[in-house]
Amino acid sequence: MTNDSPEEETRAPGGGGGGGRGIAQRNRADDNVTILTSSMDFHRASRSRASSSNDAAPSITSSVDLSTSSLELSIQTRIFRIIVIGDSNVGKTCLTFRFTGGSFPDKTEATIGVDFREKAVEIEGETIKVQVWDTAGQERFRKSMVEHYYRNVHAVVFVYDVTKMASFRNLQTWIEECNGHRVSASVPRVLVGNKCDLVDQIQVPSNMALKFADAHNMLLFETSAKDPRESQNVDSIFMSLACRLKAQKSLLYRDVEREDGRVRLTQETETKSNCPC
Ligand SMILES: Nc1nc2c(ncn2[C@@H]2O[C@H](COP(=O)(O)OP(=O)(O)OP(=O)(O)O)[C@@H](O)[C@H]2O)c(=O)[nH]1
Repeated sequence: MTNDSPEEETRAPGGGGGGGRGIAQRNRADDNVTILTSSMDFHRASRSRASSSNDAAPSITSSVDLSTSSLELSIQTRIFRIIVIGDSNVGKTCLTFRFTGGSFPDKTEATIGVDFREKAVEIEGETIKVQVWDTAGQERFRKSMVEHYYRNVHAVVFVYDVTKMASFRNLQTWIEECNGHRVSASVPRVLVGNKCDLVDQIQVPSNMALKFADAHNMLLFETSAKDPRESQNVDSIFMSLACRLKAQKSLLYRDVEREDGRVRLTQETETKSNCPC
C-alpha cells in the first residue's frame, strides 16, 4: 500500500463512483474487499456508557470470562479502530451509518460522547473488524471523552460540510486537537467533504480542499452520505483506510468470540499483507 501512492489513485478529477463531484474514489479496493456482515450498531449502548461512570470502558474484550475452563486460542480477528472527527452537523453520524448499515438515517440527533459502529469486512481473505467511532461535534457533548477518542486509534477521518465554509476552516482546530493527543504521524488520516448532493449550496471548492489535504498529507474524498449513488464512495473512505492498515504491521489486538458456548480468546500474531489497495 505504501508504495501504491493512494493520493494518485484517489484524486483523479471528475472521476469517482456514482454521482459525486470532483474527487474520485479509488474503487480498486472494492475488488479486493468483501463486506461480511451488516453493521452492529452500538449506538444506544455507547451512549449510556458515555453517561455512566459506573460502566466499564467500552472494550471488545470486556466480556472475557477468564475462569472459563475451555478458554482456547483461535484465529485472530484484527480490529481497526477509526475515529470520525469534525464540526457538529457535518454528517459524521450519517457517514458512519452509511458505511456500517448501508443506509441514510431518517433522523439523527447530536452525538453525545461517542457512538460505536462496527462492520466485518474481508480483505484478501482476512476478516477484519472495522470499528468506527462516531464522535460528538459539539463541545459540550465531547469534553469528557476526548482522551478516549484518541487512545489507541488506528486511523482518523476528518469531516467537513462542503456547504459550510466554517466547518472547513475549523479543520485546522480539529487537526491540532488530534496532534495534541499524541496521535502518531504514522496513523493514516483522510479528509472527507460531505453533503455533495447539495450542489447549489457548495461553498468549499474542490481545489481548496485538495490543497489543504495535500498540505496535511491526507487523501481527500468528496461525497454524500445521503445520496445512495455515493454509497460506494463512502465505503471507499473506510475501506481505503482498512487496506492501508492491513498493509501496515500487525495490530496487536485481541478479540473474543463465543462459539458453541465456548469462549475463544484470540492470539496476537504478526502477519504480513500483500493487499494491492
Ligand atoms: N443533504 C445532506 N444532508 C446530510 C448529509 N449527511 C448528513 N446530513 C444531514 O446533516 C444533519 C447532521 O447530520 P449528522 O450525521 O447528525 O451530523 P454529525 O456531524 O454527526 O453531528 P454531531 O453528532 O452533532 O457531531 C442531519 O440533518 C443529516 O440528515 C448529506 O450527505 N447530505
